[in-house]
Amino acid sequence: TFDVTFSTAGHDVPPTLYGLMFEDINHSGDGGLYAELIQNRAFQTVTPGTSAALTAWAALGSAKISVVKSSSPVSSALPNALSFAVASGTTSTVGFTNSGYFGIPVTAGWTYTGSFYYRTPSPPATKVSGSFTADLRSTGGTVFTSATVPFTTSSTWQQATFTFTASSTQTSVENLFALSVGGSTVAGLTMEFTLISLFPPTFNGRENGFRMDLSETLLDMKPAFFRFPGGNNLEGETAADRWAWENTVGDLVDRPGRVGDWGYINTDGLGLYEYLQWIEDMGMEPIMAVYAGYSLNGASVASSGMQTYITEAINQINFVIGDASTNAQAAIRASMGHADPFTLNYIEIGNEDFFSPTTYADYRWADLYNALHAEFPQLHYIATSATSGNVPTLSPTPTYWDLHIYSNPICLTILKDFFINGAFNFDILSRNGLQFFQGEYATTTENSGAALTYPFIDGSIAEAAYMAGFDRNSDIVFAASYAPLLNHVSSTQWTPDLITFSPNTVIRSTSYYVQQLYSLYKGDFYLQSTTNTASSSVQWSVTRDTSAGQYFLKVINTATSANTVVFTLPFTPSHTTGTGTILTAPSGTQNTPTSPNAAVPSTFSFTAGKTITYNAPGLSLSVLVVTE
Ligand SMILES: O=S(=O)(O)O[C@H]1C[C@H](O)[C@@H](O)[C@@H]1CO
Repeated sequence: TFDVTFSTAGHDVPPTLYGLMFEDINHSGDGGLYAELIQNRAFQTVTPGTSAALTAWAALGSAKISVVKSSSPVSSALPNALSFAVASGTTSTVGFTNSGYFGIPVTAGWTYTGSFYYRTPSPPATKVSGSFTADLRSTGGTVFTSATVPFTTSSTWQQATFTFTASSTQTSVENLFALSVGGSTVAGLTMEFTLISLFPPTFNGRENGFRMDLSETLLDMKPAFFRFPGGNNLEGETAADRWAWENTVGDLVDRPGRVGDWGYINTDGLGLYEYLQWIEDMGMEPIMAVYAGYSLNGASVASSGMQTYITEAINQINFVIGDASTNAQAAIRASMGHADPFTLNYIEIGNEDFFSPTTYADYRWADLYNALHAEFPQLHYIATSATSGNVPTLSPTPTYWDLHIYSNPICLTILKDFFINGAFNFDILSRNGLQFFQGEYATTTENSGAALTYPFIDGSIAEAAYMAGFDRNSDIVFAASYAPLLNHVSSTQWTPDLITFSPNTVIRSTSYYVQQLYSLYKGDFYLQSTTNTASSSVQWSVTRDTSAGQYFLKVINTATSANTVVFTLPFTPSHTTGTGTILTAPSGTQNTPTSPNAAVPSTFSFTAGKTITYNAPGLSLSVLVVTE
């Protein structure tokens, strides 16, 4: 039995404590949160004439399709186009299809919004007019919904728009978007197409917006912040490939896209404006990273070359919070629909710069910090480090640090960082003004070292033990987020992830529920109590929602057998029945596509008094809510 008593001491819990870490990894952006359904919609960064250039596209009927460098590109950002050639004398239906991001969802009642640019490089002397049919169909050819899109041949680019509404829901996502036309209408013609786009309804109905079910899944966590755009995907393989904010704003036709750092092309249709608008719609605040001169090939920008990136960072921040009436970057924001500044308090300078400690310490941190702090003294600047307790020496001295740890449930022997034991990593740190952001953490292997494809209950409850340390030390831990956040089941580079999705399903992992329970029951004040030894299998945390007069008694049992905790509260609750929520499952349990709800939280009632005795099942996180 563990006896928990309280002193009168305690401290505020920062409202920023629990949030989300995001980067476009595992198609979590393109093909995930970003709601565009057409993969390779503008043939960005592909090499014309190669089969890879046609990723996700296929011809319909006897038409010949290929990706070409257009002789008259739709914009300087989008030089490529799909060439669609129809032989003279053709009479049968011709066209082309797109298979989406590993499938396309067909959902009853959804009105889809489509558009594409088209032109006829060498139009016939007599203009040809006709109609395309845009439709959603199964790979077997069953058409679920369609729209007629009139066209007239023209050597200049035209943009067509259309909508169609699905009347049935298909459980299979083996569906295609198709553009087709009667062969006789276009026989002998060659046409070009690009920026072929199809959107489902989006979260908050935003144009060029986010997928609804994934947004709702994240909203159910009530996350406080959103760290973006990376992580590795901020850095580029080289400086030229970095995430550069300016290439991600403005009209879609002006966004070139880039080769992302996780093996696929980023359209940058999910750009800085879309991130910020969605973060605002979701009730979060950004933790926005700026490129800091280090890229994943290991090279650092020379000191003499830093000004370009300092200017870029200043402009990026001005896009977010500048005055649109006086600042050019802020004026772009206003022209996109948000005249007022967005909320912004935190800037992270780089990502995991412990891979390039010398240049970060010698000049990259100072150059950016000094310039940004001078321009925006009200913002907080986060330095990157490896693990708590051994932050490098930087000048000027950072106040805020981002720490990352990927570990097995018990410990990560190399870095001496521990999950179950590591919950006390922050207890031992001196309170010298430093504030920590556990920007990335996850149990990534079993204790045996076996890799995880999905989180498992043993690791998730170990994370819960570690998170009790965040609550207890939230006087110096201001933010924490699991990573990575999302993975597309059909295109994943990193496992495990918090949430796995397909084009029409979302799976909440056991770790998702741990993150959700800590975030929902964060409270605003931590009550100091007797603590445990670091290696104990039972941890706890008690926080309070002061305005609601509610206390959240979190109990974490990382052992496989039950343990009893006896709380002696510093008050006698008037409500003698409390409601608890528990996540528990047998060792090894995972929520997967075949067993999505193997472990989900359940609620229970308990008797609330000055003394509360709670028998915590093995491998469990429980939150007992006591009302004064
Ligand atoms: O290869 S790693 O450095 O471990 O990559 C990790 C750390 C990096 O910030 C993030 O992008 C990635 C997975 O979340």
